[in-house]
Amino acid sequence: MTQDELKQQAAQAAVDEIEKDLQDDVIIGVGTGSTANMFIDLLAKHKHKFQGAVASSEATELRLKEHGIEVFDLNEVTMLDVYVDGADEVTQELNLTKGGGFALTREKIVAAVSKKFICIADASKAVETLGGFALPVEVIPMARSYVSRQIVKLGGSPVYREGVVTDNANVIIDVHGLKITDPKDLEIKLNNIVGVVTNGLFANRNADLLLLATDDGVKRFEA
Ligand SMILES: O=C[C@H](O)[C@H](O)[C@H](O)COP(=O)(O)O
Repeated sequence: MTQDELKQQAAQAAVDEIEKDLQDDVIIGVGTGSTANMFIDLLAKHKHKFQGAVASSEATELRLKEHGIEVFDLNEVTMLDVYVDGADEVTQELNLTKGGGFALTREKIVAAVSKKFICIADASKAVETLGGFALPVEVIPMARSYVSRQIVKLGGSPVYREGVVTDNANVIIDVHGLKITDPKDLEIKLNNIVGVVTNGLFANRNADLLLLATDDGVKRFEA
């Protein structure tokens, strides 16, 4: 199967997972990226069964609206039942690297407000140890050089992602060369650098359910 076919299977599995719980007052947290886009397109077929969605990026908000799904401001919502999103790397322990599409900060906020985080991914995203995919860090523009120097002290090689401005008007530094053996600790250390908004490790609030699409079907990994 192609990677896109596997992404489609993971997206369908997430729709199947949440469909039974859809009701008039349900608002769904929706992630960003190509896998999340497939989820949105499949979810749209059920749009009459739930109230609306909270988007983790401007791109996702636009796609949801194009399907006629109402998009709510997160400040209008106390708690979301479920958040569905893709990832750039996943482990069987349900830790993730995200932010390849530079939506990490809003994704982390929506995940924090959700009771259940369902991660959908194709098999190419599965790793034993995070770090093969360069770790995205969202940074306040004026702190870019300072943050880069601090990242070097942590053993990483920072690369400024040229030409990218996040939805929050910040910049992205991709950190190469890290073998991430303790993702919870590294997530906190990076976030403690002044000028960092957040980083793409989802380890302290990781996924609750991973739906990993493989050639042998969609595998479930649960907390
Ligand atoms: O910022 C982007 C997000 O974290 C995405 O969920 C991640 O990059 C995976 O994207 P895709 O589903 O396109 O591989």
